[in-house]
Amino acid sequence: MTVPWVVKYRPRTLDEVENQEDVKDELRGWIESWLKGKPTTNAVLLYGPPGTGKTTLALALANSYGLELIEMNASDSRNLSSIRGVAERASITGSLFGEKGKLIFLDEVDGIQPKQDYGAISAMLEVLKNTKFPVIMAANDPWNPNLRDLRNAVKMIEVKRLGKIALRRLLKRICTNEKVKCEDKAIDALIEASDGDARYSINFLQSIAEGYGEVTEKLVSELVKRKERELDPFETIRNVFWARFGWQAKQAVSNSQVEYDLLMRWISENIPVQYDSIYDVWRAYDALARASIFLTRAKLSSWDMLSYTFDLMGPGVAMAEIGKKSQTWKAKWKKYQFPTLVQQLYRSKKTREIRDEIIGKIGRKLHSSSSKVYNDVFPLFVVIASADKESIQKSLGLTQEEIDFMESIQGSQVSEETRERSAGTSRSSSTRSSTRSSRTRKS
Ligand SMILES: Nc1ncnc2c1ncn2[C@@H]1O[C@H](COP(=O)(O)OP(=O)(O)OP(=O)(O)O)[C@@H](O)[C@H]1O
Repeated sequence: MTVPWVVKYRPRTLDEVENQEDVKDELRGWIESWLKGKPTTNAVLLYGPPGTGKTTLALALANSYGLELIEMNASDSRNLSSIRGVAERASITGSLFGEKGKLIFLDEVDGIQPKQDYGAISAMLEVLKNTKFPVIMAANDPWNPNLRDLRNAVKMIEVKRLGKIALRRLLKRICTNEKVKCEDKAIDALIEASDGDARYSINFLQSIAEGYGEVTEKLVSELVKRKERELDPFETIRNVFWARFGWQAKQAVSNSQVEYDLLMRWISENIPVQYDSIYDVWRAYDALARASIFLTRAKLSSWDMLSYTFDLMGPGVAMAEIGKKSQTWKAKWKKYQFPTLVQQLYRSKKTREIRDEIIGKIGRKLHSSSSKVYNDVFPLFVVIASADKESIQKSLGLTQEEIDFMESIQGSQVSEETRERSAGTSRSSSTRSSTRSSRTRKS
């Protein structure tokens, strides 16, 4: 069986890795800080499009520094014990194979589904906190709100698409080694189609070379399908806001790797960042609110409606800027923001969980609904609990965490929570309708 060229020509050391000079420098600095016993950070997260060398960089880093790579695909073995097991295995094998240093590699961390893979993210955070070895992780899309704690616990390093010069060098080297006749224009066409993905271009090179004995421009243009490119959230919203024509904005939202509901939040957050005129902002939110209505309809009744959602959240938002009609219009560069609503809700998730647990306990004693307890009883309990702590704690059977929570909140903080709650429902019309739609779906 022939060895796949992506494996045969995978760089073994950092020096052999094409491009990615900044990434290599960052990795060298980080691993050397570990070797000196003063790690700058326990873990790094390499993120970027597929086939750009994240896995290769982890392997090359281990080889270049003589480290043993303890590898695991985070989205395969999705549970707490197997993730913990990696760290444990790393320390156990130390005694079996001597003093060789180790590098723990967790691939595809964005494949973890917090609901199904319960506890996986907290297990990873635990590993990151207590690890005795450097941890390197890889992901294509690290912007999922569920990965927020993980992002905060690591150093994020972006791995960009490979440049044309580097890809050309790589493909030509393979052709020379394999003694395959390869037209220069064929290589250019392969590079064009692969959009910076080395794996894609090498695999196609091999399949044409093995199937036809040579690689010509004609064969490439006949056989290679242009790679469907998925856009990350920042690229998606930039392409929407910078679109001059409706079809460009529609393409951006259709090819986005971000899930529809979340993409609406990204757009919603960044409309006032991009547009200066209040009228443009108003028109854009109007389009987004309508997109949200169609998305709910699509999910509840017919997926055909999804096309209208794309029309409204892509072209609808993009064409809200009246200035685009002018010949002299130029796209304005803006620093886009991560959706704050998602951040806020995530940050207050734990607090809300504890509060709801206490409310549930009070509700069971009083035979009242959670909303009644939340609105009418809970604020009083906070006040009473500070006066008659022990008996209330005893009668409700509060845990230590809940006792700490009750002690930590005073009247002012309760109202702050209430404000936060109402902030979650009084944002833009679009967000309001998308929150409403998700509630409708749940029910
Ligand atoms: N910078 C590079 N220099 C040389 N070869 C590369 C480079 N990047 C990728 N390759 C080639 O492409 C193949 C695939 O790369 P790799 O598996 O590292 O990509 P990845 O970014 O981890 O992809 P994914 O996100 O899909 O896991 C490698 O086996 C190697 O042959």
